[in-house]
Amino acid sequence: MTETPSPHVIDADTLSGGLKPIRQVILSLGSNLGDREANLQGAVDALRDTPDVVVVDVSPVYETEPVGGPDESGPYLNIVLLADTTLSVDTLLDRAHAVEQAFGRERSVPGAPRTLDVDLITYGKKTIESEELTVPHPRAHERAFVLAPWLDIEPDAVLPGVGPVADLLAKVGTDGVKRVDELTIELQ
Ligand SMILES: Nc1ncnc2c1ncn2[C@@H]1O[C@H](COP(=O)(O)OP(=O)(O)OP(=O)(O)O)[C@@H](O)[C@H]1O
Ligand SMILES: Nc1nc2c(c(=O)[nH]1)N=C(CO)CN2
Repeated sequence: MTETPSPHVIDADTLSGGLKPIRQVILSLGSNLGDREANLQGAVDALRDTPDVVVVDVSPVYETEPVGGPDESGPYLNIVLLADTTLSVDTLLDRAHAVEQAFGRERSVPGAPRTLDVDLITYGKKTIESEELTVPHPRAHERAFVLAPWLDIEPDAVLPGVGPVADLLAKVGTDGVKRVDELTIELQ
């Protein structure tokens, strides 16, 4: 005789499947090739349409001098997104890479001009070190193009394990980053 499982028994898988933690994440988006504004808007739309990702806020747009990369690199447009997600960090990174590829990103030399770059800055308060991923992003604390737009949407933000974003930006300064109020990325 086959046993029918009792509807009252909840096993560990059912429980963990039903209770995935919600993480608040910060993503940094940059573009310095092609129609930079359209690339950022398209990326925000694609991330917003991702199941289990809710984009909560989008920063103002900044035009920023390229940090590193070849001499011919042009200025970037940068924004920061605040999102809630139940995706694992690996799935979120895969999704970020898929969105980069959808916008024609080619991986060549580090820092090369790109139609779209999506970096994972924070994943809740977690610190993660693996072959594919370091979170918080290891260079976020020294990048005004991340810190300035982040501070605009979250004045009390803290980079986990490092310190308040306001203090980090005060240290780094805002040379080379300029808020462009004529450009906005919509959260439709
Ligand atoms: N926090 C992170 N966010 C995004 N990618 C990361 C992160 N940590 C590690 N990586 C890894 O870095 C690799 C290279 O990423 P990418 O080509 O976007 O670098 P980059 O944008 O040129 O430079 P940078 O890492 O300084 O922003 C990715 O394949 C990814 O696996
Ligand atoms: N201004 C600016 N410079 C960069 C950027 C970026 O988004 N903005 N991204 C880089 C690699 O992630 C390297 N340098």
